[in-house]
Amino acid sequence: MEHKLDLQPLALPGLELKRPIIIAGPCSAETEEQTLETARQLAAQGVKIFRAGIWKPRTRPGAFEGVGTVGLPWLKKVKEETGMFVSVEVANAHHVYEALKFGVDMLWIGARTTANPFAVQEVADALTGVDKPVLIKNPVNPDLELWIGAIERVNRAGVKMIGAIHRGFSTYDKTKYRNNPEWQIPIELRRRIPELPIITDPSHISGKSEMIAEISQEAMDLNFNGLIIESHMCPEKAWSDASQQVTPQHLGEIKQNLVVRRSAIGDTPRVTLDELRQKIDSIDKQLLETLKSRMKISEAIGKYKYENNITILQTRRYDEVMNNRRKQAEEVGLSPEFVVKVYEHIHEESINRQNKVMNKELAKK
Ligand SMILES: C=C(O[C@@H]1C=C(C(=O)O)C=C[C@H]1O)C(=O)O
Repeated sequence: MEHKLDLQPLALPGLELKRPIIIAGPCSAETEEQTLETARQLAAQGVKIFRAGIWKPRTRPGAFEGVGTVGLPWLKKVKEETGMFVSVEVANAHHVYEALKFGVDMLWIGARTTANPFAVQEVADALTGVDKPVLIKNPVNPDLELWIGAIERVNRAGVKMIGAIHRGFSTYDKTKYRNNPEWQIPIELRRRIPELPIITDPSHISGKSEMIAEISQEAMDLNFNGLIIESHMCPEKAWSDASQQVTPQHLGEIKQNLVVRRSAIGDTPRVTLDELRQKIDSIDKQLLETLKSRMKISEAIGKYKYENNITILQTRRYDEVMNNRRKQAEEVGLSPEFVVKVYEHIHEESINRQNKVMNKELAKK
């Protein structure tokens, strides 16, 4: 008894949601500062859609259950300051009303909610006629019909921009995943509802930051439409899901390394000059960020040298850096002469920075 769904492609005002759609942000909004700073860093990595949990369903009571409505104005600030679109999880009618009141652009229904048709119906009723994208996570148990049921309930409420989030499935057995991907289930969902976008959540599938790149690539190679990845400015200090969150910089690398292959065999590849130049722009941005991080360390070294009365120029260390970079250049296929030239300039600036630090410390006296 398949019902025809009435779906429209996902869209946000002024943003085409092309593959790969990347949604990133912390598991939970914890403080205004953590939310905004994480958002700024993600925006710098080219992320356009921000996620943050405001209401968190926890397995056991007593864990951090989200900041609640007070976090919604923080998301509004994220929008204003970074221009990113924002998304949150909703689990009941109250969440839906509050999120919409604060101008949230995209909503998602969590795995535990999807597992409960009463809860899904309540959320669907609250969403009646809403013209914003709504993403529906798979239920915690590997039940495709229950997943499709939730999609149908939301669609019957008049929501047309619907996407599915594949976040993996609970098992009692311990496996290398936090939630088993059971790829055959979203593949079957694609077969049953080909026009429904599927977004994979490698953070909840893996439970560990190290596995996210690999699972993201797998999702792309299955021609899924996007990824929702948990990213925190300081993952080890996160109040929830610390082990599965990546820094915005790490997220940028994952994004950069993702190979997005063509879906149709008959398509002619048409990489335009613009696309190649966009790639260069984004790599250059990362280069500059990396240089900035290196200079910050030089400054810390400058301060140490000031406090311990050590000269700025350290020839032995400079020699070691040059020799190692020359070798590493060859290993990665860059010309050693070129890399040496680059490092001469970097070293010069590193010395300048340390000089400035020393003069500043002296002036304090
Ligand atoms: C950063 C340092 O100071 C100087 C700058 C270096 C660099 O930027 O790599 C290396 C040696 C020093 O001449 C250091 O002592 O490590």
